[in-house]
Amino acid sequence: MLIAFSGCDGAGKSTQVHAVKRMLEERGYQVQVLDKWDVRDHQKFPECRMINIELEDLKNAVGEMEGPSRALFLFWAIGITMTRDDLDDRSKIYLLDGYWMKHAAVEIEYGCDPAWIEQTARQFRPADLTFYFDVTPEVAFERKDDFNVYECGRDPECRPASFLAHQTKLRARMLDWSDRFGWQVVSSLQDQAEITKQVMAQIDQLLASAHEQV
Ligand SMILES: Cc1cn([C@H]2C[C@H](O)[C@@H](COP(=O)(O)O)O2)c(=O)[nH]c1=O
Repeated sequence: MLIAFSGCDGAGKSTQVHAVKRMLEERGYQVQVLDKWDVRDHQKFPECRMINIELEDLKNAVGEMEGPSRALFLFWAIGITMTRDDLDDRSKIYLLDGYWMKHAAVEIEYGCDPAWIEQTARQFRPADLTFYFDVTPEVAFERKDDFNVYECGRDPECRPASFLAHQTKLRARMLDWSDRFGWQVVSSLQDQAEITKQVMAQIDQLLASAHEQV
């Protein structure tokens, strides 16, 4: 079972992934988090051993990529992280931290052809359930301590207005896609525990219907 957690920068995706993982494990499920940045784990992904830098450094370098190169890099990394585990194993729950959604939206904003991006994203295995954590750019702005060029519409000065403008465009696309692709929109403007409760209620429904099918 694959569950995707998507959202704009500062939406709290990773926080929810970890809270949900803990809850499911407490109930005895086998849970694994898949994250594109794990390509730095050379034990799990020996074929990625040429990537040998600190995570922060890697993110900055990827942020500097031009043209379609960043989309290709990120899709490559996401693709690799889907190859190591048996995703058909129904006894396991895979939580996809981020997956392809926000990256697809970002790369369209940064100039990639939307049709190419959507077509490429379709190569990834569909998740059984996708959450979109919705946050206003203003709240995301308040939550974050620092901003990088990548999150600010590539404004080298990382001005607050650039962050807000860029994140507003991303949010509009993510909401549109949520509607088109049937993602579960969860307001990220609530208490973290309340968000986890809503997410778990949806996961419970999915687990119940999967159980009925067995
Ligand atoms: C994809 C990417 C993310 N980032 C930043 C944005 C987020 O603050 C953080 C985590 O990104 P992620 O949610 O896309 O994994 O890394 C970059 O700085 N450069 C990049 O190329």
